Amino acid sequence: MQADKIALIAPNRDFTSRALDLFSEWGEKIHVAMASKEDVILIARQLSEKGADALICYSDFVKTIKTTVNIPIVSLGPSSLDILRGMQQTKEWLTQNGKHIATGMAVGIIGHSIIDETTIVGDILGIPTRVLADIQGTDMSGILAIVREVPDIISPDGALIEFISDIPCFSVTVGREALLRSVRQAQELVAAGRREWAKLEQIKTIMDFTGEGIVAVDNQRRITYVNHIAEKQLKASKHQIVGKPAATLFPDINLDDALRYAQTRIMPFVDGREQMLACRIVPMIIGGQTVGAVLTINESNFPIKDKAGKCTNESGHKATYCFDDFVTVNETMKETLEIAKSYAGVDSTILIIGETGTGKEIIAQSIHNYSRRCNGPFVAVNCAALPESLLESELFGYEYGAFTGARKNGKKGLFEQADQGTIFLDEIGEISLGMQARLLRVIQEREIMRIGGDKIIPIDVGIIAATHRNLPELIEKGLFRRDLYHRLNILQLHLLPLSARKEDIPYLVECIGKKLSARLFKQPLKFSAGAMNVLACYPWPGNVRELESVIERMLILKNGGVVTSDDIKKVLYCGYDRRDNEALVVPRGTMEEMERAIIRQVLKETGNQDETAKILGISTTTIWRKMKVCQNNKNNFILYGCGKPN
Ligand SMILES: Nc1ncnc2c1ncn2[C@@H]1O[C@H](COP(=O)(O)OP(=O)(O)OP(=O)(O)O)[C@@H](O)[C@H]1O
Repeated sequence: MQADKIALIAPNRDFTSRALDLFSEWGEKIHVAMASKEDVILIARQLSEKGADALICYSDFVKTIKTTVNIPIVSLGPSSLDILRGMQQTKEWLTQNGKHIATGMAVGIIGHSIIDETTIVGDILGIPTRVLADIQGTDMSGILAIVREVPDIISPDGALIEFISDIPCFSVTVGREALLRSVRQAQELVAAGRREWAKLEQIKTIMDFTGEGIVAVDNQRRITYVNHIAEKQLKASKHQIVGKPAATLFPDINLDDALRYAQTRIMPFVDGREQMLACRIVPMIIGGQTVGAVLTINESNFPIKDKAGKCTNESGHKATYCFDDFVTVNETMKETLEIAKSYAGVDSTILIIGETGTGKEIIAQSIHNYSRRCNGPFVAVNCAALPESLLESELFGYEYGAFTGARKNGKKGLFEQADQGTIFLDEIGEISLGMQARLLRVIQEREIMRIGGDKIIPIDVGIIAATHRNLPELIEKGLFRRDLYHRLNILQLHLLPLSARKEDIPYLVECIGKKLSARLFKQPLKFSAGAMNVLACYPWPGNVRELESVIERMLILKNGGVVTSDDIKKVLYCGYDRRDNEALVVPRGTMEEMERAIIRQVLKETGNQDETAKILGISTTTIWRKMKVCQNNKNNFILYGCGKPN
């Protein structure tokens, strides 16, 4: 093993030669350097640069050099035994010289490092003591002035003795025990440092061989470490990266949130090669304090959206949206997003209320991606899209033989598939009272039983429910269970309709326009002030989804250029653009009947549920829901070739 390189900084010649004698007696190879108060910094720096592993330094100098060198420093001062020896010597001198300890006479003490213990030892030996000065920071002439002013006998520490020749002085010097102890202490520190270093090297090697990029930042958001993979991903070397503010390398990543909420989160960012990477941020918490964060960067983990914007991970149960995807400048919605972020930190059930197309699913996915469950599945279930019996088997799964047509090996339900992740129960207001009772039990107990099974299966899932319905009203009508409502409604989020946040429209037009023009390979559009005005005056019953479909149609129709107010009016108020010449005939009736008539007519024209939804700016689920009311007359529905929503 490599020999320890320990150096001692001695305060004077006498101490230097004594230390050298003792070290040679003990067979210790310790370098001794002499330093004064004036040159101690220089000497310490030189010793460190020459490769010293640790310094033993006279206690009065330690404070001065502590910030100068980056190696362990052991403070050396007189031990209690040394003080006892010094005071015993003083007592003997007093006796030999016939000096009786008269009233008012005292042994003066100088030197801050020995004051406390000398006073105690004086008390034990019956020698009155008086503290004359704490010489830290006092220059020599000042000290001598103090010394001369007062006592008969002085017991200063070693550093002073050569300056006071006319007063009896007894030096409390560092004895062999204290010196030996300091050497052992320094050797232990060097050994512990070596062990730490070996461990650190081991960890660094492991980190360099993992498949992920790893970056550590301190709580000032400065980069303190990067591994090899991260160097490659960021196309920069350690030396270029370490010490830099994280924001220069990750401008799109919001470290503040991760550090503020002390939560793990996952965010996408684009690296130097224009490749989408997933960055997982884990806060480092020591003793309850967030001291920094570790960022792991992964090329394969993040779900990639295909051209249609759909998620393409193997199970399909993955959330792609983050809070940054939710476009809004509205103050209330911004507050709602902050509240949603704080909800992501807890495991309680969340209820999102908002009209169709207001972004309930974006928020649900963002909460999942912001929560500790972000690496687990995100399973979205549209409760309105399935008939009750199918919904039950989809949610809870079934065992072999549970019903005719059941798979041989049974089937895992969506709750089981969402284990360790989040289940999003969309359109919760649409489920039957029977299903409500089953759901209530799952939410309360966090366990399920498959249909036809007898085994209780515990599940660890976060539950987010959403509805556009007024649940208290449904409760009054006996259509929704009050107890389920209270279970779901622990944390509530309310999304404003687009008509109540019109200031968002220009931003949404810009963001959605950019996204769609890239996806559809179309020229970006400009909207004239008049067109913007028409958009602002429209009531947007289908909210952002409807706005999206208007922008998409404009992109296809115009393919670049300026969209005028007439273009918008045509799309918004004159029926759907593909069949401009056909008038839309709506029979007079209640609002609901007229809505159904419109849906039927467009379905008839398109023969396609997706296209109908797009034209009308509503979701396929909304079509399903609105038409479900007249399900008794099945012909109404089947006539137009409309199946269940996707
Ligand atoms: N604030 C927003 N910023 C950007 N896009 C949005 C926003 N709100 C909604 N959208 C877009 O509108 C569409 C509908 O959003 P989403 O599915 O989240 O709404 P929803 O409230 O769940 O609708 P529904 O109740 O009909 O299922 C999506 O394509 C989404 O990307």
